[in-house]
Amino acid sequence: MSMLIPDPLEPFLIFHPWLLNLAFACGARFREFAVTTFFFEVFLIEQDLIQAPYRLNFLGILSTENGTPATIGFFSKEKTPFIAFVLGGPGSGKGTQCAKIAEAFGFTHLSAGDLLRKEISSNSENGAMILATITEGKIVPSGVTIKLIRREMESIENNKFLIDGFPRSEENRIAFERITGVEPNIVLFFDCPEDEMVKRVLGRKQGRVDDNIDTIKKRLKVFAALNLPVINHYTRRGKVYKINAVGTIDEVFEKVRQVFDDCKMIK
Ligand SMILES: Nc1ncnc2c1ncn2[C@@H]1O[C@H](COP(=O)(O)OP(=O)(O)O)[C@@H](O)[C@H]1O
Ligand SMILES: O=c1ccn([C@@H]2O[C@H](COP(=O)(O)OP(=O)(O)O)[C@@H](O)[C@H]2O)c(=O)[nH]1
Repeated sequence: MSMLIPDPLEPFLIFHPWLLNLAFACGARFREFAVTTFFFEVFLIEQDLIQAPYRLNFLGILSTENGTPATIGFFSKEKTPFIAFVLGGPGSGKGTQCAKIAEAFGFTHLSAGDLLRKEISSNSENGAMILATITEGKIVPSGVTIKLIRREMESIENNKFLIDGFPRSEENRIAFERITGVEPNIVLFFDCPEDEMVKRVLGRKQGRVDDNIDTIKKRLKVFAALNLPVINHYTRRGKVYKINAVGTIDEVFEKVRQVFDDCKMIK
């Protein structure tokens, strides 16, 4: 579970941006201090020891020598990949469409849910916590999911990724952007009525612990409360392609295909 930073530290976190900028302005010795605290911050995020409001204060802060904002980023400028986040409620068809996009357009499909389920079956240290979270339809701590996504992205040569089912909350989104230093190029949003999603999930029959009516109801609530704000954020940034997910798999894919055909940024 996340832990709040104790209250006495709050003023420091709020003034941390100022401190870091001051440190950069003061010269090389202070820069070392700034960089060290920056990586300490990455560690805190990865361990899920600080929560979003604190991250917002604690982050968004560093300036590089030429004045551009610095990020923790793990991609070099030449190797920054094309990233499409694929979002939509449970059963809206994200995974099904991602498989088709990957085949047609040469993307690597990373399903956050599949990565988490793999962690459960590999008996990793977080397995029990992930299983309990998924069974309750809740969201796994950002640090855990991002570590898995990052590991896959670093180990795969491709520079075109579909990230399916992530970010599921504003906290997920902010942590991902700060840790990787990149935003998605586009966001696909599969818009599907709730009754259709329920029907599809109940018909999925893959033996998933969360594909039962009680957990589905919880997942739909979590989607509306936490995932829609992410979609709204990227809509404001002009990145969302909203696809009506009703229709046959092929009919939906025709709409998806158009988005990718028209997307000049994909090399
Ligand atoms: N357009 C569609 N029409 C009917 N069933 C679909 C459609 N797209 C996907 N499905 C089925 O619905 C279920 C959920 O789809 P899936 O791709 O796993 O959704 P998600 O990844 O969004 O949870 C699967 O059994 C899938 O075969
Ligand atoms: O970034 C993620 C992706 C998935 N999950 C968990 O994994 C479950 C299944 O997610 P998936 O994307 O596989 O399926 P969907 O609910 O979209 O059908 C979710 O309900 C969450 O509990 C999570 O916590 N973080």
